[in-house]
Formats: sequence, C-alpha cells, structure tokens
Amino acid sequence: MALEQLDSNGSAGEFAEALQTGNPFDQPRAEAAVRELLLAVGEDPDREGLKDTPARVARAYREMFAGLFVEPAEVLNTTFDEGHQELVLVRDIPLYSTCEHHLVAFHGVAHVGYIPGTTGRVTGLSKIARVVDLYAKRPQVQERLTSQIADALMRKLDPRGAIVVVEAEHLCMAMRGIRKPGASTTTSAVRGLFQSSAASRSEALDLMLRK
Ligand SMILES: Nc1nc2c(ncn2[C@@H]2O[C@H](COP(=O)(O)OP(=O)(O)OP(=O)(O)O)[C@@H](O)[C@H]2O)c(=O)[nH]1
Ligand SMILES: [Zn+2]
Repeated sequence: MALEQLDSNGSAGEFAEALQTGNPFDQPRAEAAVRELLLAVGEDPDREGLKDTPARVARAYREMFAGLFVEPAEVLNTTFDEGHQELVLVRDIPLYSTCEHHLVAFHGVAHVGYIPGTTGRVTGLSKIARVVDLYAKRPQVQERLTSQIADALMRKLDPRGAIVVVEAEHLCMAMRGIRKPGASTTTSAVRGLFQSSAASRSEALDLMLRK
C-alpha cells in the first residue's frame, strides 16, 4: 500500500504494517503467554469471561507495539519545499506508550518543534504526530522516546534545530509501587540551534508550555 494512501485514510496500525521491515507479530505465542500469565496469577483462563482474553490481549499488544520492527523516521520521507525558515511547532500531541520496566502505560502529550534548514524543506504536520505515535508504540522509557523523536527530525529533515518535550504520567508510579497518581514527568531533547541558542530554545519552550 502506498504511504500517500495511508496518509489520507489509514490508521496508525495500518501505517505501521506498511512500514514493517522485521519479524511479524507472533499471535499464537502471545496468546499462549497471556494464558500462562492468567494461570500464574491464579486465574482460570477457561472461565467464561476470560476465554477470549488471551486472543484479545495479544491483539492489543500487537497494536501497542506496532512501532517495533519498523523505522518510524521513514514517515518523514514525505517532505515539500515551502521556503519556510522559521519555527514549526506542533504541541499537545496525545501520547500513549508502554513503560518497558512494567509493561503498563505512560501517557501524556508531546510537543515537537523544528526550524527548517536553508532549503526550507518541511514535512506534513500529521507526519510529526505519526513519528510520535510509532516511537510510542514500543516498550519505552520516556527519555529514549523523547530523544528518538528529535533524532528522527534531525536525520530526515536536516533542520537547523529540533526540540521535543514530553509530559507524561506513568501508571507504574500511580497504580502500584510508589503510588503517586498525578505525578508528572517532563523530558526534553534539544538539537542543533536549540542547543546553541538560549533565545531560540526559550522561545520554543515558551510556545510549547504556555497554558
Ligand atoms: N527514567 C525512567 N524511569 C522509568 C520510566 N518508566 C519507569 N521508570 C522507573 O523504572 C524504575 C524501575 O525500577 P526497579 O527498582 O527495577 O523496579 P521496581 O522494583 O518495580 O520499582 P518501583 O517502581 O520503585 O516499585 C522505577 O523507578 C520506575 O519508576 C521512564 O520512562 N524513565
Ligand atoms: Zn514502569
């Protein structure tokens, strides 16, 4: 399927599948593992309410990890020359990812900005959200997710700078363990001009974090 087609009407899952380069998801193996887990926690996987659960959970994991075995940065291959050499910023991109330590969700928003290079080459705004989405669909830590998004922009758009801020709540800190619901973690990754120029960085951060 052509990426252009998916851009207009494809879901993130279909999009990820179109980019798939590595192992396909092993549905039977995932189902068997979920069944084992249910047994391990003392449940009866054959009772009425749970009988379809291994298949359902496996499908959910397939979707949640659709960014594995793909190169998310590839979505930034679609660019066009707009001659725009000022800041482009997409903020409040909703984000759902999975903490690789506990395999539970962390969720929040990503703010992504870049200043196009001298050619003024830009990418479609939806592509920025797609990159966030695909890197999020992996077992992750927030710091790596943040850096991967910034590095993808630098690699594919050759911009003067890229800046990414992610604000998220980790359910592993809310529903278990330390149990601090509402605690929020902010991570940033700054590259290029945003690293060397405090003025550019603070302009972008101000636009990103202004309530
Ligand atoms: N830096 C960072 N830490 C994370 C992220 N997601 C989860 N963690 C932390 O990973 C750590 C794993 O610590 P461990 O001591 O191995 O695991 P644990 O015994 O379950 O830890 P507790 O959560 O403190 O109960 C915890 O402190 C989590 O809060 C993340 O995205 N970034
Ligand atoms: Zn965790």
